[in-house]
Parts: sequence; C-alpha cells; structure tokens
Amino acid sequence: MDDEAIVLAAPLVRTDPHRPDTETWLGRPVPEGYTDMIDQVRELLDRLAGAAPSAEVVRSTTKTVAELSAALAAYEVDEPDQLSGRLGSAAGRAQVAGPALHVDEVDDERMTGRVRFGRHFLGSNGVVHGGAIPYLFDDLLGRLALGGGRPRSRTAYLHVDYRSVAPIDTELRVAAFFDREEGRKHFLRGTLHDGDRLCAEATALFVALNPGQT
Ligand SMILES: CCCCC/C=C\C/C=C\C/C=C\C/C=C\CCCC(=O)SCCNC(=O)CCNC(=O)[C@H](O)C(C)(C)COP(=O)(O)OP(=O)(O)OC[C@H]1O[C@@H](n2cnc3c(N)ncnc32)[C@H](O)[C@@H]1OP(=O)(O)O
Repeated sequence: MDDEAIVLAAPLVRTDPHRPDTETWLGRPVPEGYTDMIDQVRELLDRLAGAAPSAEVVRSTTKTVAELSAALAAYEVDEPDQLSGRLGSAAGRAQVAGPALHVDEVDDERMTGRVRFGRHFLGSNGVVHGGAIPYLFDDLLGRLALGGGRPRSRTAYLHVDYRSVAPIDTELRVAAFFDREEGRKHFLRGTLHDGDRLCAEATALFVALNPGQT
C-alpha cells in the first residue's frame, strides 16, 4: 500500500477532523500538540500580515523567530518522515502553505467542508488573494481524486472561474465532486461558497499514475 492510501484510510468517514486528539502517520504517533503548533503558526502568519510593528518589536520578533527556526532545524527529516502536509485528518493537512480546510463529509464521489482564509491570504479590499484559491481547489480535488481506493494521480490541469469575491476571515463552504473517469483520466469539479453566494468553481483533470511512475 502506498503512503497516500494509508493516510486517506482514516479520514474517509463522516467525521469532524478538526483538532484530532490523536493521529498516527504510517503507524507512528504524531507528537501530542503538533496540530496546535501548526494552528499557532497560522495565527502568526495572520498576525504578521496584519501588523505594522515598531522597530523594537521587529527586532525582538526577528530574534524569536530565528530561535524557533533553529530549534526546528535540529529535527529536520527527509520527505518520507515529514508530518506537515501529510496529516489527512488535520485542518489543511497541517500544511500552512494553504488555508485550514476542514473536511466534514466524504465518500468516494463527493466531499464537503469548510475553510477560512486568514489575513495571511489577503489580496486587497478584504478579499482572498486569487492565487490562494487554486491552491485550495488543488488540495480539495486532489484529496477526492485519491479517494475511493483510486490510484495515486497528479493534477494535469486545474481551471478556476472566479464568480464573486471570497472574503477573508469568513467561514466559507467547499464541495468537491468526482464527475467521471475515462481510463487513467479522472475529472473532478469543486465549488467555494460564501453562504449561498458562489465565489469560485473549478474543474480539474487528474491523471492516474502508472505503476512505478514517479
Ligand atoms: C502533494 C501531496 C503529497 C502527498 C504525500 C502523502 C500524503 C499526503 C496526504 C494526503 C494527500 C491528500 C491529497 C493530495 C492533495 C493534493 C494533490 C495535489 C496534486 C498535485 O498538485 S500534483 C502537482 C502538479 N501536477 C504536476 O506536476 C503534473 C505534471 N505533469 C505530469 O506529471 C504528467 O503530464 C501527467 C502525469 C499529468 C500525465 O503524463 P503521463 O505521461 O503519465 O500521461 P499522458 O501524457 O499520456 O496523459 C494521459 C492522458 O491524459 C491527457 N492529458 C494529460 N495532460 C493533460 C492536460 N493538461 N490537459 C488535457 N489532457 C491531458 C492525455 O492527453 C492523455 O489522454 P488520452 O489517454 O485520452 O490520450
């Protein structure tokens, strides 16, 4: 079984995966508090984006962040052992490059959830940066592409239509649908809503990798 199949086995049930008490990655326990640490880093990125600090605060923050980087550098691991981005049941897979996506319901053909883009993802005028939305869809649709026991696949194209602005600091709804497959080609579609208002929708092709294809 490949790594993705192992990870996805856990979240493919009706669940509220936010802040799981315990989680394992490839049979190993995830350190207690790991997702809390990721949440704090998300908060830090939001605060950083929104702050115009004094020179004194800039100096002390720079020092503190450098110390944190050094502490984590001592625990650097190779890709197979990385936790960030690999925790399928954590918000946003514990990957701060993207927003904290919470999956609420998932089956083989459909996935629904919630997402909140913080200040870190601000473009302008209180609206999410246009580049953050394809990231969200790639992640959302990529997860569903791997569902249902389907083989590993890669995004071949991702088309995003921006229908109306997506506000930051607002809980938005996401949905993903597995539309059809034609051989190795898997066609998926996704939506992002603010209440009843459609903010963006996406269509994507994921191509299943051949055995041994890297
Ligand atoms: C990143 C996550 C890592 C996870 C690690 C482990 C655990 C994590 C836990 C959970 C993970 C959960 C979810 C994952 C979340 C997100 C997923 C993100 C996925 C990505 O973000 S991944 C990076 C971006 N992605 C690329 O980096 C692709 C670069 N590219 C290629 O790697 C090749 O290009 C490939 C493989 C796509 C195809 O190559 P190939 O040689 O295998 O196959 P071929 O070219 O023959 O295409 C076969 C048929 O698809 C048609 N086709 C192909 N491309 C097309 C296009 N653009 N438009 C229209 N049709 C197209 C052909 O026309 C033919 O169609 P036909 O058979 O009908 O002729």
